[in-house]
Amino acid sequence: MNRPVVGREQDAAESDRMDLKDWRARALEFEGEVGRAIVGQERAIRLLVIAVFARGHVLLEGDVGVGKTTLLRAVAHALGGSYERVEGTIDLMPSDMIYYTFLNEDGKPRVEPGPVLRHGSDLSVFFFNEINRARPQVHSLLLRLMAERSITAFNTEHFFPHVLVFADRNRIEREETFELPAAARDRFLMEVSIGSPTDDESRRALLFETRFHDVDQLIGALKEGVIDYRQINALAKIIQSSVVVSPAIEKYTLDLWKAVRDPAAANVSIPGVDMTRLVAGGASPRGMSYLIRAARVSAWLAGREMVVPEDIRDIFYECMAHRIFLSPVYELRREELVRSLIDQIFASVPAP
Ligand SMILES: Nc1ncnc2c1ncn2[C@@H]1O[C@H](COP(=O)(O)OP(=O)(O)OP(=O)(O)O)[C@@H](O)[C@H]1O
Repeated sequence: MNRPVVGREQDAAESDRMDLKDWRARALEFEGEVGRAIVGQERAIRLLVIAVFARGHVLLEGDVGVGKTTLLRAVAHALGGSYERVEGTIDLMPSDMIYYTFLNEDGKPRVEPGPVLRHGSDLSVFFFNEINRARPQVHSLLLRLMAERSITAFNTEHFFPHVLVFADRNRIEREETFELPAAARDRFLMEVSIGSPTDDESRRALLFETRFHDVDQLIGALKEGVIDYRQINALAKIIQSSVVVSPAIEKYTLDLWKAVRDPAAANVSIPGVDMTRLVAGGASPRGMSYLIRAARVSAWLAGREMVVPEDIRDIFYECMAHRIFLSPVYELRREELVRSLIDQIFASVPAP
């Protein structure tokens, strides 16, 4: 089979062209390199790799000190682009993301680019920590950055074609927080949970292997630019147009979608739950199309040229859970109920 070829985004030199199989080998090398810095997070790393090649932004969920920053710095390093981290605080203003002012040594006011503008179009990983501590005005700026990969500043439109936004929501200290609006949440491809490793060997390594105690050294030891971040947009398009979704998988996905929107009509039940009231909304068309985008990448990473039901099921929870709205009465049991809902849907919707 003659596979499509991909060159650099701007300079498609013949020598740089590779087919999808070679790209897959590089993607797996990229995954392996990130895995050298992070222990016990194989699934989270795979999901992030899927997001990178699906060009989707990611919400991160997890405690403090579980390696989120290390993981994202490793991703940026292995992609070769720039990394930036911003802390969400209640007094953070949108302008703080764009520029900062100070007096120079001569006492004259100076304006310098802030975290978003500083790296120009090289920005590849933008980590917004505790995003729900920032005000809605900041969320809107982020929404624009995510949706259009551009912002307007100083009367100029700045483009960030390679940027992926990763945002962490602080779920524990909820006071003084602003929940992300649904429109912003829906623009994230997936929400990935990062936990503490549970196996003894990973825990032992984290505590006693000194390389895990110095993040700069840990990241510096990784191979830089295993995959060129400037080539991924073009590659992502080729993956999407090459990996096949059969009519049977199309029907399966549509049936799953129907069941999420109206579980009662699909005969899905959870003991003690009124299925006619459980789901209040969500599961947008954007969300479902992101799911398919991610499933195609998942199939490609597994060495297949077509999507199988497992590709859909494997990433369904991470792609859909953050965009399913429950009735307020069920919201407190959200995690448990959304998991059961998805499990029950898989059990009742026949797979091809
Ligand atoms: N799974 C892990 N693999 C590798 N290193 C880890 C892991 N979990 C924690 N660490 C180590 O713990 C320290 C803290 O990690 P890091 O700063 O990345 O966490 P974080 O989740 O971003 O924390 P915070 O939310 O407080 O910023 C680092 O030295 C890091 O190397």
